[in-house]
Amino acid sequence: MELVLKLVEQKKTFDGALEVFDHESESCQCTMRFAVYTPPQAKTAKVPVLWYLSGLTCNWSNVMEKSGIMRLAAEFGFMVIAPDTSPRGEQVANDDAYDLGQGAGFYINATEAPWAEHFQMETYIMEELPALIAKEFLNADMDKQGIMGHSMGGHGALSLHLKYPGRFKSVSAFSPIVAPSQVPWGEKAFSTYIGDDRAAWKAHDACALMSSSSDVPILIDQGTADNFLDEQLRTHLFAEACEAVGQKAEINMREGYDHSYYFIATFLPNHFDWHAKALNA
Ligand SMILES: N[C@@H](CCC(=O)N[C@@H](CS)C(=O)NCC(=O)O)C(=O)O
Repeated sequence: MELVLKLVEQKKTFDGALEVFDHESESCQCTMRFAVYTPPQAKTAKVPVLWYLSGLTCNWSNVMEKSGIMRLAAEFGFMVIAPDTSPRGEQVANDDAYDLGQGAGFYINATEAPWAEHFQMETYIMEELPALIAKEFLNADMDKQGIMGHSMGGHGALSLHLKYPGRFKSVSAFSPIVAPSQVPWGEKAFSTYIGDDRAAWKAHDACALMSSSSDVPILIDQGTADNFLDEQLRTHLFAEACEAVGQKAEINMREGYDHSYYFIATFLPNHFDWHAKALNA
């Protein structure tokens, strides 16, 4: 039998299992690594699936090691999937800057050379990896998927939810980039990966994608002491976009909190409550 997933790490924790896998990705044309936390409830029943998309410079490990997410996942009975933030490897295009190339895939499909060959993160996250999870984790309830993310991963969670209505039953974000076409991180990534046509950028911009309201409410937590708030994140633009179309959203500005995992760890329990309302309904 062909071995699709190569187990690279396995730990029992909170009576469930953290497993890290490598696999050969067809969409990204390289080896991709991701982590799955399987909660104890999955031993006897199907469990909801919560996707966590990480921010710039991260891989699967940041959220698993720093946020306390596995304790919550065990308590709520959610399977958590933590994909990487980009393709990686010596043969994969890269840039010296932390906000471009490996570790900075922005959850879109690149069309420009030399990026397009491997940087196909939208297809990877929305098609390839879910199909793999459904096939290899029979206790994953793919009819009950939620998505959350941080910073660049918050952009991923919000924009993918809006691009694929109905896929995710619940959505939330920490410190998301809400309007990538209007801020330096997004302008740099989009011009590099998909070219200079700003009109095309809107298809990947949560604020621009917010053209009508959906019945899936959106939760955002944002620290007021986040160094990136004014220049890169600009949370108020998302509040305005929701307001304009009557989209239900809870946007919490958290006094004194910064961009770090100390902030995420503080409010992650609220996000689990939020997802549980929809995923356990
Ligand atoms: N100062 C950081 C900027 C990148 C950054 O803040 N990354 C955030 C996501 S946008 C993060 O979660 N970093 C990893 C961590 O805190 O564990 C660097 O240059 O590496």
